[in-house]
Amino acid sequence: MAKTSRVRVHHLQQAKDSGEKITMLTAYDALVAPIFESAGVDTLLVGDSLGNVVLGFDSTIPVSLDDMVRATGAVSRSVSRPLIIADLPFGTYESGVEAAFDSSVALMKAGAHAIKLEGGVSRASIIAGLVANGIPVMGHIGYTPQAEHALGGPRLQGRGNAAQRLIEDAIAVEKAGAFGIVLEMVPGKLAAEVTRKLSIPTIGIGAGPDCDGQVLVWSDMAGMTDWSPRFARRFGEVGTALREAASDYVNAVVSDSFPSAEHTRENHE
Ligand SMILES: Nc1nc(=O)c2c([nH]1)NC[C@@H]1CN(c3ccc(C(=O)N[C@@H](CCC(=O)O)C(=O)O)cc3)CN21
Ligand SMILES: CC(C)C(=O)C(=O)O
Ligand SMILES: [Mg+2]
Repeated sequence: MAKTSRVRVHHLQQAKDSGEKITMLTAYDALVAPIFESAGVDTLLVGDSLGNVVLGFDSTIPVSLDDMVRATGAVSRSVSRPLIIADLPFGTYESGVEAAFDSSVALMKAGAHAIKLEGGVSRASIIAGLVANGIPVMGHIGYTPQAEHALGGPRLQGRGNAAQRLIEDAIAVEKAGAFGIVLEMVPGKLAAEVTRKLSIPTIGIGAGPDCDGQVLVWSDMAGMTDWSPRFARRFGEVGTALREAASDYVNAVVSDSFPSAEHTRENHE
């Protein structure tokens, strides 16, 4: 039988407590998620970055709860070991615990083991309300893409005087009962300080090496697109490999070299 989410979430805490790094990648479908499972990724994030990465929007703001439910179901049906965390999309949780609970239930019924939502002090009561109702919650502070217009676009957060506020956000998320927290685009030293101050694991993206774990958007990790954020390393050039495969296919069809005899059956076989 599958492990319960409580046990799975507990494993992240154990990893922090034993100094073992936590690995997380985004996944949005049943094609890619099993590849990451077999690579040994601990945690799959069905991120609302699906808006940019697979739906063709230029931000996460247009992503709907239905979009997230469909993607979460696909990931959930295709893997068994990783912890599956799904983002609550913009507009589906901020108005109060009731809205947040209903949205979280939809994601949990689709197969998520936990949900993630953006914001610190301002979202603490919503996090606490979800946790009280049995929903494991991961926080997300620093650069929070759903607030891109309020924050003035993607830029490093917590610089100078804002460092103290970011620490307060992190503590509020932990006190509200979150089991972990994403730190996005935060100076490395500040992320290290937050990681020391918190008991729960921190997962960094653009937040330096001293977080308890790391997350990347999978297409950035794999080098699927020409552009990737400065904080990402391209661990492959999968976009180029895929283009070359498709181009070989096109050439083979137009030159009549595919399908060949081995791919062709005759009715007198
Ligand atoms: N492909 C992708 N990767 C991500 O990491 C990601 C998404 N999409 N979509 C949702 C959010 C938005 N994020 C973003 C979006 C833009 C930048 C960006 O334009 N960064 C610039 C400059 C940042 C700076 O001032 O350091 C860069 O050149 O990396 C970074 C993170 C992170 N998330
Ligand atoms: C970048 C990660 C943390 C995220 O929230 C997403 O992929 O939506
Ligand atoms: Mg997100």
